[in-house]
Amino acid sequence: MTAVVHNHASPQLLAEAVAARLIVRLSDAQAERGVASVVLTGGRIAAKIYAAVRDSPARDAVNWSRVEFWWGDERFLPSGDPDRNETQAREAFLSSLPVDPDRVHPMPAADGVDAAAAASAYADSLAAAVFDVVLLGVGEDGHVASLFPGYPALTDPRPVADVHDSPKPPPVRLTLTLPTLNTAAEVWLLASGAGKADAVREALNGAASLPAAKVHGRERTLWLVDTDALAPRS
Ligand SMILES: O=C1O[C@H](COP(=O)(O)O)[C@@H](O)[C@H](O)[C@H]1O
Repeated sequence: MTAVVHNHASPQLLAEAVAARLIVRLSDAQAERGVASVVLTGGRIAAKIYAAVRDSPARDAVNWSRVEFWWGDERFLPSGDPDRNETQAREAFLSSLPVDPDRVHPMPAADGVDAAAAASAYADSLAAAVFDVVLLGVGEDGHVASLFPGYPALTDPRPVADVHDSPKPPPVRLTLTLPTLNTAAEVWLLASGAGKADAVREALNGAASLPAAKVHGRERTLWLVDTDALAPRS
């Protein structure tokens, strides 16, 4: 199935448009199944999107107590560390929404457990999960979640992998793997800024080695980008 690209004039417009889409997607899923499920990402555009959801006048179209929140990857740091994707999402929007704490499923923190055991524990917790939508920030090198080009996690058959010597700090991370991400009904790839333009262009041209080119929703794959991220090579 071909991916569809939606270009937006600015990072703020991108964030507001993705927030609006997410509200509608979660509301639709709740109308169909009674519950909705989203996989969150980290990164700069994600933080803007979460703030836009929090500030949206339409946000109460979603019953937030019936949304399952998962994470696509995590920086393996102690609980509460400001660099954890969980901390970012909680501060940007989860703490402002009437979520059910039992439906918020952060990846384990580096609180005395090793990364491989943490990956295995998260795999157990999501074994029965259904994902309506997976959000994935795209990195400058074309990584998504913590699947970096050329790294073993990219071909790891486990549902969740521990990543070591990450090219982007911190060095230890946890990530959903391709077999898990690609179970989602919809995958939304998010890219903002000129630094992402090479990765976006190469992924859309099907560069086989790029993680961002390897994720696909079962029903729909969207690239939600801004103009700078879609710019042709100068
Ligand atoms: O480290 C990470 O980075 C990417 C992208 O971040 P950005 O700031 O360049 O948008 C993110 O998708 C991933 O979840 C995160 O762990």
